Amino acid sequence: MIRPYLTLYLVETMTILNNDFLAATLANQDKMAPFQFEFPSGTGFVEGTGILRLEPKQDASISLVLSVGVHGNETGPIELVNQLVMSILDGRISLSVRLLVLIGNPVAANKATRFCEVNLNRLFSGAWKNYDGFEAKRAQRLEKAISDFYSQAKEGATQTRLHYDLHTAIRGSMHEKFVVYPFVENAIYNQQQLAFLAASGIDAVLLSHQSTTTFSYYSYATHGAHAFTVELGKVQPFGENDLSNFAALEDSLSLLLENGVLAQASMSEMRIFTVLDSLVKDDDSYKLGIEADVKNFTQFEQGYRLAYSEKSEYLVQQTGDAIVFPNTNLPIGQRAGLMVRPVALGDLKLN
Ligand SMILES: O=C(O)CCC(=O)N[C@@H](CCC(=O)O)C(=O)O
Ligand SMILES: [Zn+2]
Repeated sequence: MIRPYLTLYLVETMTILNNDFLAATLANQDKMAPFQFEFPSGTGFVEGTGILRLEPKQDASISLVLSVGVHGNETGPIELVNQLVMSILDGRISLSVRLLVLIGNPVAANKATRFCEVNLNRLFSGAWKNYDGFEAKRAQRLEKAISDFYSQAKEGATQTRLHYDLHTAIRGSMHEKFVVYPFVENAIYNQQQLAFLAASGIDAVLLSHQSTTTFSYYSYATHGAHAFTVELGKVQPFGENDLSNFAALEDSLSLLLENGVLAQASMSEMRIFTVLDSLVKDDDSYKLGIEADVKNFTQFEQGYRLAYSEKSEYLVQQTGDAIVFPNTNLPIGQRAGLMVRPVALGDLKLN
């Protein structure tokens, strides 16, 4: 008998303390009971740990996913998006798009580690089925959150699906902010999205050469979203991020959240790279022929022995080819880096 009243009570009184969704998520990393609440421009739904859906009062034609903390130690984007959420909840931003905020791996965030058991950003598009444990369940839950979100959009109006999966990188970078554009079979890239990324302070774009099991590829391939992995600089612990580094992205996201408008800027300064190869760790003896402080996008001479193991070696194909995401601290079979080559913007097919 009491249950309906209890439910009503929860719906009416539960809020996110101080509008701080990050603090609420980290304090409830194992379980956050779902609840609903009102904010000045709409209705919010906490759907589970680190899963927050905000529906504006007005009809919206954009469904935007902002995911952060898929790697627990990549805290800068988590803090940035938490601030945007605070601004929406306290009324400084009046929301005009549908918004799903995902804090990907709160358990790893609390431990200040990239992941606990398995790299969450290798488990999407059903790859979680091959694993047990916390991250496998989390990938499944995050996929469901995105599927539900995109399918809950009002029927009738044409919906634009967006997903920006925000990260920071382990190493420094010759191009501080860059995106991974998921593999697009017809190699035709979206001009409006690229101009939005340029306006958001993105310096470079990597055009993926194959399908992957990353979060952004999942949203692109399964839901037809414009989806990107967005790298915003170097990893820092909570509290040590200079959020002014993200000012351009903050401005363009604020404009998108408030007015449903994708800021546009010239792409002429943006560097474009095509991915040539994935370096794959094939043995315990696998090594990269670079120092620990070599930055992303460092270029090499043709023939340079960039990776080697008892089973294989990788020689640089052409002078100017560069490495991104070099890392051998991972299991055999996983990506130890991407080899990329600059391409002229004018050579891209855009629509
Ligand atoms: O700095 C690094 O080595 C890794 C940074 C990072 O987490 N990058 C993403 C890229 C995902 C993609 O390729 O779309 C990752 O490795 O998961
Ligand atoms: Zn990451």
